[in-house]
Amino acid sequence: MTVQDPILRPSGRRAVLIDGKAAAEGLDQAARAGALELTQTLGRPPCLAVVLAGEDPASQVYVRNKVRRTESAGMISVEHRLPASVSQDELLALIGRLNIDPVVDGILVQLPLPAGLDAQTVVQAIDPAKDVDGLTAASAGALVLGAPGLRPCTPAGCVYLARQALGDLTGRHVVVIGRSILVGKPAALLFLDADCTVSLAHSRTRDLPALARQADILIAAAGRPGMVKADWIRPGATVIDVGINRVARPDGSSALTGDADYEAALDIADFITPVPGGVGPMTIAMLLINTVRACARRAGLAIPASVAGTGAG
Ligand SMILES: Nc1nc(=O)c2c([nH]1)NC[C@@H]1CN(c3ccc(C(=O)N[C@@H](CCC(=O)O)C(=O)O)cc3)C=[N+]21
Ligand SMILES: [Mg+2]
Repeated sequence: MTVQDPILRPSGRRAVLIDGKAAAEGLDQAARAGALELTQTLGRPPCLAVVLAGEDPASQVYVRNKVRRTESAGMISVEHRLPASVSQDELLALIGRLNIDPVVDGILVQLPLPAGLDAQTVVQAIDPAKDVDGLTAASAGALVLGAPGLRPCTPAGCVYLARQALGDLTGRHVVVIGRSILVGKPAALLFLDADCTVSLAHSRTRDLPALARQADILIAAAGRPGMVKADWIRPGATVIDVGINRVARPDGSSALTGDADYEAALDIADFITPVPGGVGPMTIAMLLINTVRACARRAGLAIPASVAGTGAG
């Protein structure tokens, strides 16, 4: 069974898979068109700086994918690799240099940082104009205020996929499970901005299954494999699974799995994002879109039309 195959339910209805990989490829093309336009106007391509401290293997894979996709979208990618032993001051000094480098449009500090480094301090040192992760206080404040700004990539990808499945989201009840700074909290605000009614749930929420069952759109972003069971899902709901959990298989290999019990959900939900191939690829697509937006804004140019409507704020 491939992720593209529609799956027949016992009832005969089909649970439709939301193809995040295809959506991300479309966004990558939009970013590419925007990057080309800016390159012609500015005489240089948009540029993303990625900072990777330490040797975490998963982070290295993600960063490699970011670099590859940035370059294939016609943008420049500069990778800064630092040893896990790098000091906070050295890291802050690098951010300072990237902040004042006129040809750097976006700065991404890969998280988590090695032990001993304070992620909040480092992230908050990024110039908000270059904050393509949307994690600085200025970006978060703009999101709360509904002001223009760079929006966090994973939540922006969730809204994009929900729109792709359902069209207009006005009035839908979105239940977000997970209140992280990176995903849950900004996702709640972005869906609110899309005129949804939002419940922001977490590990201390009372009767979480009952609340989840009220969702038209269920965002599973707790980082717990298989947490969202069949009886948490309202028949006909849309499930957006943000979980990317690497779990051991009996044979010793590992598999990626989401926060939802995917097989069970297929028989209940109307739409669901697979893992892999759902939200994950959208995160990188939105990073490219944000890099184009940041480049245009910094240069005082209009956001290229190709990326203006992509819902990234
Ligand atoms: N400053 C910062 N910003 C981030 O956005 C950020 C970060 N740090 N640290 C780590 C997390 C994780 N993350 C992912 C991006 C793409 C996939 C992705 O493309 N996943 C593929 C599968 C990849 C695989 O096979 O491992 C998929 O779901 O289909 C996953 C995870 C971004 N993160
Ligand atoms: Mg918790």
